[in-house]
Amino acid sequence: ESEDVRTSLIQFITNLSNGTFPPSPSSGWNSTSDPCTANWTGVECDKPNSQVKKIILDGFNLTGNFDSASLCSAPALAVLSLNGNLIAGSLPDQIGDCRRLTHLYLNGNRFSGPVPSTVSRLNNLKRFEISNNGFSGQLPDLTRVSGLIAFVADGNQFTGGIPLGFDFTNLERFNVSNNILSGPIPDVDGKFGITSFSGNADLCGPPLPNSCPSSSKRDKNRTRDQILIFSGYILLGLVVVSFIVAKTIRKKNQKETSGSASTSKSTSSEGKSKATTTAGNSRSEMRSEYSITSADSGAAAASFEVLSNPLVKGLKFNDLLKAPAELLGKGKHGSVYKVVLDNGAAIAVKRTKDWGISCEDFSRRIKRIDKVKHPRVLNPLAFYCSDQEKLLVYEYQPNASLFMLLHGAHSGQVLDWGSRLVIASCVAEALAFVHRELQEDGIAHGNLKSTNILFNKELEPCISEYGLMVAEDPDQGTTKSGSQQKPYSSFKVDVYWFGVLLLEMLTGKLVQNNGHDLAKWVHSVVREEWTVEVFDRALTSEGANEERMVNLLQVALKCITPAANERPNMGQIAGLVHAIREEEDRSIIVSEG
Ligand SMILES: Nc1ncnc2c1ncn2[C@@H]1O[C@H](COP(=O)(O)OP(=O)(O)OP(=O)(O)O)[C@@H](O)[C@H]1O
Repeated sequence: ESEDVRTSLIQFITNLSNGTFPPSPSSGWNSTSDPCTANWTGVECDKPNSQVKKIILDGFNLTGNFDSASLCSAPALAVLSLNGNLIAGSLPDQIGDCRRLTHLYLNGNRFSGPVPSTVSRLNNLKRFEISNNGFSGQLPDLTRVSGLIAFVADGNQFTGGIPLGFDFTNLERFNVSNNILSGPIPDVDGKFGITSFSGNADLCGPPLPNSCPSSSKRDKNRTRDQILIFSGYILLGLVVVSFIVAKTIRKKNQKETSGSASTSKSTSSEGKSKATTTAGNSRSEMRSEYSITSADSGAAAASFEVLSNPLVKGLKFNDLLKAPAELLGKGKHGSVYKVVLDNGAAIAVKRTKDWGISCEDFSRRIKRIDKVKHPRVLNPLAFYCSDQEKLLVYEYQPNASLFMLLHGAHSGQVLDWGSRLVIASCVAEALAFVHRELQEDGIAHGNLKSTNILFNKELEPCISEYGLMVAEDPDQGTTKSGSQQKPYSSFKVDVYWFGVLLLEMLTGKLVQNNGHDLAKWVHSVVREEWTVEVFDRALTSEGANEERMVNLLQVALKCITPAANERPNMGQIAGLVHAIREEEDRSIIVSEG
């Protein structure tokens, strides 16, 4: 360890022990020795980098204050366990700087005051245990910590409700019993029983025996009020909007009659509107992309076909025209706009282009896709199809795409190895599930790439735009028409692109030329036996486990095998990636024990 880190750790323990630690000179913990080579009591290091990875000092009668600033200067610290001591005072804000922490155990101490909101920055955290202390205030908001598997905070003084954002699907342990919590218990999907919530007089709803009758009455009243207010808004909105739309259409018609012949022609069909683009007429303005054309102006009042999610019930073309829209990006196959509707809902509208599919087939395909539900796959909320337009509406995802996290300057954060592995395994599992469900229909994703992996409110990765394209196999030539495809091929094309996605995450490099350049470069480096050179510098410098990175690279190489029928299927790949992720989790837990 560096001298700075050694000095900081000594400072940390001095504050914590008021001079009573180390218990004997042979315990280490002095500035003249190295924590990794001199075996400081309770300290473990990661071998290749000789950096402090774990500090486990359970039951040492530590009595002082917790100095997070000194502690968090150990850059590789992943596990901190101080159970069963006498540590008092607050948990300082700087705990949020221990970014590599995966396990934080502070059970059975005398901590008091609120848990600082900065713990939400510990997005590698898997286990957070703080039971039997005097913590008060609200429970911490850990919605951004998507890999959390244990949250144990029983026997404190927490007040308020249980945050709705807790992702109970991943949690294996959850206990907030014996606090002062109130309000309804979120849906825990039958995973946690009474003992996780008991001893909070004002908590209600399942699994506790006391139901929440008064709140449901309040909710009913609130809903009725909301409906009344909402109807008022709609009425007012309709009057204003009809006025604006009528004015806009009149203006547009006037413009078109006085404008050039090419402009009016361009609005009559997809093909012709393309001609206008090449003629230099600016069609790239936000709404002109999906504005009702004069030829299709009857559609202004037309409704979108709303699918099973009712979020955009009753959506009309007019709603899009009048709402503020922002171009999110233009891809090879269309453009995407963010639109905020009158009711405040943010949606993403995808306009596909050059897709020679009839409205009947389009509708059948989208409705079939909508029947398959997976929490990591975004289904369209609604669609619209006319001769001029094919539009799909999705819920807007606020937390950027995988592409942005890997290559953009997104909040200056580097996506660490643990997060990349979680993303890889979530995407693989979701894709395997949908492939299985839609095998018979022959509907694959068709355009899998990092811009189509979006992060939802809970920062979980979700696959977007499933089935909007008919897959092209970069190694087999184009297979545009569904009828010409062999039954397996479109799914095996997804497998190829999943492999490219893995390469992008492992190398941190951009995908160009159908992934060929990246694949070629990776192959050449591996052939020369410089495999480690392949990996993203950010991963090697954080000390990511090389063996597991190589294992994931092997999976990627299997996926991009040129012969489509030699590629494994997504189910097999999901199994391989999951095993690597489990090994990673185990390595942390085992070495901690
Ligand atoms: N539901 C959504 N919420 C937030 N951003 C989205 C949503 N859907 C798409 N985007 C973003 O909009 C941008 C444009 O998407 P688009 O799908 O048009 O581009 P692409 O994926 O690069 O190309 P392609 O045309 O091949 O799909 C991308 O950056 C994408 O991440």
